[in-house]
Amino acid sequence: MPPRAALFDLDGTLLDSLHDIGAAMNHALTTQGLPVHPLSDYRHFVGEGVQVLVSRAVAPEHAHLREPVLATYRAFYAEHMMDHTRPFPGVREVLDRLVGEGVKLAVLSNKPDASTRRLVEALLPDVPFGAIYGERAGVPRKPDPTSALGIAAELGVEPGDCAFVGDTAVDMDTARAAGMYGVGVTWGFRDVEELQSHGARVLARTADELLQALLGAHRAATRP
Ligand SMILES: O=C(O)COP(=O)(O)O
Repeated sequence: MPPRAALFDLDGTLLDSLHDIGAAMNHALTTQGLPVHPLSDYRHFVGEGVQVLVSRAVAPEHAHLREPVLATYRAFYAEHMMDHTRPFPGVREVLDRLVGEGVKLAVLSNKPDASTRRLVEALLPDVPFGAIYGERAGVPRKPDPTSALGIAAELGVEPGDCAFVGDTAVDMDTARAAGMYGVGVTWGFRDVEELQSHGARVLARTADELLQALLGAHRAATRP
């Protein structure tokens, strides 16, 4: 049986956004005379919200520059978030197929709420997401399950009937904390070991495998 709802992480799961995030942060670092990072380092910096991103990109000895770096990052990213960012191959087709199967869809990101909405609406237009949330003031971010549980309630689906699809430990921890079925995708920012050790119930290496995992084949096979 497919889940009645599928909640998706954004960065590294639906969208290949690493380049624009890294380029914006490197721009912000440069304006403060700080060293930049190779884009691949951002795989480990992204995932726990923009404050954590800045604290990882700016070394402790330069902590006093974190505020101006954050301000410059926000302004630059707002203008450049879609320069290179695109859905991963096959993602749109997976979403369309799930809709056809009657699965309700939602997005839950630790990215700021406004950027999350803008990106989803521009790059995955007309997908009938029942909820799209990023990090919001006063709401604990993933892996706290509050937002995921709130989305399930909003969609009118029990948490146990939801899949949570993501590419990081934070996403798999969120799935477990919310009592949802964690599906790890391996095309994102982290490796298979991280997803497995944080409780991924099934892994998807391709969009096709994700569809299979969600529509039941892998689910039946991997249920303990
Ligand atoms: O931008 C972030 O920190 C994380 O975003 P994600 O939750 O969509 O991976």
